[in-house]
Amino acid sequence: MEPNIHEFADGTVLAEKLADQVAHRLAAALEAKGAASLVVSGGSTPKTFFRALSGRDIDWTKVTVTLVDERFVPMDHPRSNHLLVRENLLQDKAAAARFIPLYHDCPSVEEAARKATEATAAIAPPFDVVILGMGGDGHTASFFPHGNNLAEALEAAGPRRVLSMKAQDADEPRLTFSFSSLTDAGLLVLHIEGQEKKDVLARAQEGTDENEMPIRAVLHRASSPVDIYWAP
Ligand SMILES: O=C1O[C@H](COP(=O)(O)O)[C@@H](O)[C@H](O)[C@H]1O
Repeated sequence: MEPNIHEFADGTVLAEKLADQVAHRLAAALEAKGAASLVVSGGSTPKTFFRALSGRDIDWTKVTVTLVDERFVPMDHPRSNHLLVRENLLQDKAAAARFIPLYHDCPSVEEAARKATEATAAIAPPFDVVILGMGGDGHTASFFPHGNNLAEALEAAGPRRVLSMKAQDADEPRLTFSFSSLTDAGLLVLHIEGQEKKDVLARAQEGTDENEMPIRAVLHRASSPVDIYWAP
């Protein structure tokens, strides 16, 4: 299935349009089931989108928010994805949402992954909305090139769970939802910005080695259609 590409003049326009689309999908899930789930990425790209979404008028009290992936750092650490979400998304109207963290204060990242799996198991699958990002090395979620648990994380029919991930190019150990947990979402978005990432995406689309560029797994074999949102 070819991804659908949506291009915008700049990051602000993209943030508004993506916030509209996500709010619309969450509202539809609320209408149909009385509950909705939103699973977001961290990093530097989503901040403007988070701020736009936080003001959208939906019943946030029935929305569960969690992370696609997390750095194994406490929630007040500057590199924490939880901190980014707390300061930018869980504000304004979205402050009423329920947030489930992936990080747990455990002696090992492996134990934290088991706890995160337990803590998120109550979210009914499939997730309603998943927003992925992508690094310049072709990682998405914490599916890092040559990561120690990459094969397990990318299993097409693997269990829905959170795994630990260690990789040379990740600054710290990571926690990540598995490929199978993320890629059957009701709305599956890849949000990237800048020419450099567009070039990385083009390179990923041309090749097949998922160990080299794990984003290829999403582009080539996600069960849901992938909507790519891009701005310069
Ligand atoms: O480390 C991470 O990086 C990716 C991409 O982040 P960006 O800073 O290049 O936007 C992100 O999607 C992921 O959630 C995060 O943990």
